[in-house]
Amino acid sequence: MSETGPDPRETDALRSAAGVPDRHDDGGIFQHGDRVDDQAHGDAPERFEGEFPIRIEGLRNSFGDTVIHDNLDLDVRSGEILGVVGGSGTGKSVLMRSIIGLQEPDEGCIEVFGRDITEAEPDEEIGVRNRWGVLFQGGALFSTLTVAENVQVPLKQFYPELEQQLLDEIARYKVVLTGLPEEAASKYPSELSGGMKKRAGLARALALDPELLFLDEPTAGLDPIGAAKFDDLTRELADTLGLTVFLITHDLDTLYAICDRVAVLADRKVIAVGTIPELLETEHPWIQEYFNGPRSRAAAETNARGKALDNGADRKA
Ligand SMILES: Nc1ncnc2c1ncn2[C@@H]1O[C@H](COP(=O)(O)OP(=O)(O)OP(=O)(O)O)[C@@H](O)[C@H]1O
Repeated sequence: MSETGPDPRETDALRSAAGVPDRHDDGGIFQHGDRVDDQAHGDAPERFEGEFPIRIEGLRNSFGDTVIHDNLDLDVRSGEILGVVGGSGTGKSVLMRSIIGLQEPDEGCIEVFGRDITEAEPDEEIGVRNRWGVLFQGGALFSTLTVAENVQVPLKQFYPELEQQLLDEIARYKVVLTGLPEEAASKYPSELSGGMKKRAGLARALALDPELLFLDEPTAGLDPIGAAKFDDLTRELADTLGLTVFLITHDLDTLYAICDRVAVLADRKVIAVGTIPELLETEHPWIQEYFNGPRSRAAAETNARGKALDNGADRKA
């Protein structure tokens, strides 16, 4: 990522114009727990009640002669944290970009909240683009904007009528929600540590009160303690806000600590999806090497130790 701004492909997600409300209601000061839509519309859209907020069938993506995905299927369950793993270059980020409409697939169907997004034009109002939040690799913060201003980018895009006082209030709330001190709101990305930048990126991803959260290698570059704290934060936010999380990672600790299921990309498709014990029963050599390797065993032990300590603490409490 450059110092002057995020990858333009990544900011497309923030700039894509859709879902702008048709009625202005300044709604007063934002109350913690209120949805942005409550403030902007008066009525929040119905939350998705189906089993699979994301359904992918027969997906094919290629760049020139290079086929990245071929006949890829994947269903993401409502309320789960789905870890997405695979060797470098297997197309995890391309898959995420396809789901959020930044990568036009050659073939296949991608339904988000029951709506086939591959049929929609990038600018078409399809009513789902303001229902997901994305934390891109590296945070993708605008370096010339403060943290609060970064958080306000999607708010201004989707709710241009919101008054500045309300925008400031929402941004402050999101900053604190992600565990940053309130003062961080007025800081520029260059004044933040790596871990704080990730949290600021997460605050922006949560700006619109999404039901779906996409995280692309959120713990990359963090020290193990910072990474574990970020994992805890992700799990806590997912549980309290009722999020479905699509989490791309190479971090085995993250997989063991917070993922409900793991989808494995190899051979241009999702070769398996399940809990880690379920994956361990599959024969595929990449899965065996990945989950039976020394690093995976160490992550499993660390996670088991952590859970035992938590249980001990619970019993004492
Ligand atoms: N815009 C693009 N143009 C051409 N090739 C691309 C483009 N975007 C991605 N690719 C290629 O698609 C393949 C998959 O890329 P992707 O970034 O999805 O991999 P990944 O699984 O996320 O890898 P990593 O784990 O290293 O981040 C790579 O070979 C990459 O070079």
